[in-house]
Amino acid sequence: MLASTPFDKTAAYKKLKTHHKTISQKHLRELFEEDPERHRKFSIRLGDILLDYSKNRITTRTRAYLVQLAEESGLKDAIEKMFTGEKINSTEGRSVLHIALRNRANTPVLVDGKDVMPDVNEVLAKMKEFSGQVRSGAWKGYTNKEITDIVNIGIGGSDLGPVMVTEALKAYGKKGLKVHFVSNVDGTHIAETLRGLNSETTLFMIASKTFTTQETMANAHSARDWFLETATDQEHVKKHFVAISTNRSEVEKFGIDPANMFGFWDWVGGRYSLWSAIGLSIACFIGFQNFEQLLSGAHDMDNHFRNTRFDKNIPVILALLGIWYNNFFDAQSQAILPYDQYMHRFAAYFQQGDMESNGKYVGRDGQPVDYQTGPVIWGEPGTNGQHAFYQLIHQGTKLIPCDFIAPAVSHNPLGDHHKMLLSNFFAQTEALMNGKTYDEAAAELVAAGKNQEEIAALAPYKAFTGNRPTNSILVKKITPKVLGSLIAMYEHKIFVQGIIWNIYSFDQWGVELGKQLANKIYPELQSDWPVNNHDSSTNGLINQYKRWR
Ligand SMILES: O=P(O)(O)OC[C@H]1O[C@H](O)[C@@H](O)[C@@H](O)[C@@H]1O
Repeated sequence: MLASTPFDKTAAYKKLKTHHKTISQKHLRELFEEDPERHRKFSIRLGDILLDYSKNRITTRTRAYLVQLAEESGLKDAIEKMFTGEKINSTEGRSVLHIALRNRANTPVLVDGKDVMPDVNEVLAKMKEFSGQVRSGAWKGYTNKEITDIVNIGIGGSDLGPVMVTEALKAYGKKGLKVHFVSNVDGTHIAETLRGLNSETTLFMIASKTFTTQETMANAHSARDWFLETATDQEHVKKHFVAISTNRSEVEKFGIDPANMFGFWDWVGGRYSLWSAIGLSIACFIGFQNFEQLLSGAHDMDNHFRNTRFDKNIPVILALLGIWYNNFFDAQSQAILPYDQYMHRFAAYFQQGDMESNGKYVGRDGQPVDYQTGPVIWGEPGTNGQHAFYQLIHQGTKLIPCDFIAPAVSHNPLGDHHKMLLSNFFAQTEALMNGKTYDEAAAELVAAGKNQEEIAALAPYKAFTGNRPTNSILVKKITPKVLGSLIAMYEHKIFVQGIIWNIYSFDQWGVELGKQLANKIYPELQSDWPVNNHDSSTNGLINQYKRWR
């Protein structure tokens, strides 16, 4: 069991409340003027990753109070419980062991007294063999041709990770092998994906932890129908369909050969599962060695997280800064802004990772919390975001803490593109911090030849308050290893916040409700008879749909 202290009852919370009154009056410009050592004091380097968190509205005292908050919340103990397989996902009665999936040290990790590592290694070995066969062309389709297209069918955690990683690591992808992802139950998604594919050279991966998710099962059946239209013989299914699941009996019921099933376990949360067999499409696309590098990057971050004191601990610091803005500055959201086109799904990935984990209002004591929990996560790659929503980040009325992420080395060193990209990366955080005073705006207008009247009219709009906090995460290059570390970094950040907010981060009952409700209405849509058993809005909408379809 995890300790359960409501976070606003801690001594550190009270200190931070008082301290916030002082800090909120300070401008980041002043903080930098007062202390020229901020970059050194507020940055952490881990291998090829540098986190500079100096452009935050904090002093060393803020950090000390935040660290105290983490200590009072029992974080150290919680981390140990997670790493040693204790059932910290209490509402589902499960351990939380994505760290075991990437435990490259192979030290035993016990669940109910049994070491899970032999099972983990067995599945990894099977993934290695299979991905090797697909990539070398040894795995043949029903007409003896090599596989050219993989279609992963899954949703949520069984989709977002593989989508994000195969995009982020496209530079490592095998030429001549395409990966496609079908998630939405909207028939358009699968119809558009299958258009142009050849059943002889297409491999389907049906990825679902439960193997009962409506969307995935509907898409899997449609994929099989499409396949059999040309392949005709049921026997051929086994060369073109593999399953990734924890539910063997449902996989067998669907008709997938158990030899083609890649298992995982209930202690792997869906949104933490890309490290498991759910990553099979990743392994096929980038190769198993690169997949192992991804695991090893995550393992490095796991070790750092578990063994480093909190004020030097990257995930802990990121989590504490998030709490500082969320609970003391009333920030509602957090932007993740990768300056790397390949990482264009990174923010979307952590929308599930963070919002499904920490979008909870009931504390671990069973009582509703009376403070804010998980933020809204959003973001798009720079520089596109700059020409879309950055206006609000710079001059809007809302405080939006931002994580800026960029690689020093591009996979596509084309002319001066990367220097231009990085100059934007550096410039934006500087501008968000400094803003532009009225006098600076007025001086620019003078230089542009404006008269006093024009200056008075325009300067208020051209001035920026600045003082908007950012983290800069500069990495050497987006390699599989670095990406693995970055993903694990955010996973642990989410964990820390959940511990401090005293909520359960590893269940998702809110999502389960959606599953139940859709299953109830679905049969009502079978006939053309009007319905009258819902509220007037729902009845009206369903009945209009029936008239129009
Ligand atoms: O892998 P499955 O079982 O198909 O679940 C897919 C998704 O379903 C729900 O949206 C949630 O439970 C997610 O966490 C999960 O990832």
